[in-house]
Amino acid sequence: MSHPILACRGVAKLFGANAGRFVKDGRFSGSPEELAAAGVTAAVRDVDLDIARGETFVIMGLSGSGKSTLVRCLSALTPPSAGEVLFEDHDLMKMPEGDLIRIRRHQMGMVFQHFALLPHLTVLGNVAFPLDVQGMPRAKREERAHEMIKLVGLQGREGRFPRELSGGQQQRVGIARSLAVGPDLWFLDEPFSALDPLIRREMQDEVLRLQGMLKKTIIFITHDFDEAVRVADRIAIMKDGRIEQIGTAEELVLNPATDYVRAFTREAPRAKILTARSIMATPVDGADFAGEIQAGARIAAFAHDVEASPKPYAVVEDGKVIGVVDRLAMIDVLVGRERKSVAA
Ligand SMILES: Nc1ncnc2c1ncn2[C@@H]1O[C@H](COP(=O)(O)OP(=O)(O)OP(=O)(O)O)[C@@H](O)[C@H]1O
Repeated sequence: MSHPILACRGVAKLFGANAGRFVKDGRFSGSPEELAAAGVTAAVRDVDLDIARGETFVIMGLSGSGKSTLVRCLSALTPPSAGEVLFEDHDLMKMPEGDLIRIRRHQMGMVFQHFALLPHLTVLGNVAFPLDVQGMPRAKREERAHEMIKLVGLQGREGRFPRELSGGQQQRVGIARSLAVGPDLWFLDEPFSALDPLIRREMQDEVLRLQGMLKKTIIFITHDFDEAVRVADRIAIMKDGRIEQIGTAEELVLNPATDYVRAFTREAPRAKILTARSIMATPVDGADFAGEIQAGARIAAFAHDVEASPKPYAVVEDGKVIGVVDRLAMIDVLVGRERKSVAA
């Protein structure tokens, strides 16, 4: 990967009066039994990760697995009990308080599940608020807030109060506010969980659109694998405070590192995740093809054509045929059957 913008080394976050007992020289150690006996919760433990600049990194896991706590450590809202959080190679915990505040105010933006808008401020006031905190003069901050409001499609509603907006519109305000400071790191903590499915999809498209324009580094928490698949470059799956595996959706589905990841990804929408490369068989010399499919194309994009064709399709990469997919391969994928002849 290119040089990470954000990294964690051995990060742990413990809660409980006796938490200090389990940290020595900045390192955490303790078995689940010892922690339980001491009444300590290890909300996050032994987390190592690297997030590349411009990446959309999704953190998934069941309720209580430690996602929010990890993100609070990554965004310097809470200090880890052990380990390092490195922002552009600088340990957040070792930097002077003033630098940390400056990074939080100028380089990080956050969107929360319940919008966290200020009810007594208008849309304009809410979006301009973080700029006010930065000390930006009124005219300048309002100009910037107007730009952000336009960016998320809420122009004309600047004077409304949050209670006068729908859930989706309120979250657009949350998004505009989080982007107002022009952050390098954009944290979204279950941003669409409170919205109904149609609006949720619309908002996912909105994040993809904004990401296409702004190229932020995104750290996105969700419970929903479909949502993760739509937005993520890579996904980290958490269980009991640890990261079980980090990979693309395709890597997690094809090569789950643990039984937990296998179970977690069992219901994943395979046709939207797997590519032609991962289901193709070895081509036979002189085969007659119905057409060509790019190796990186997702199954959902070509399934219809392949299913309707009696002839197989060639899988191509850089103009060369590297494999073949046929009707049977489609059926195997959709029922989750593994094929012996699948190319590595
Ligand atoms: N301030 C706290 N004091 C004590 N325990 C805490 C605190 N915050 C979190 N925990 C515990 O740490 C564990 C991880 O919580 P966390 O909120 O990070 O999980 P999560 O995966 O984000 O859950 P959810 O999806 O429900 O938001 C849980 O067991 C939780 O009870």
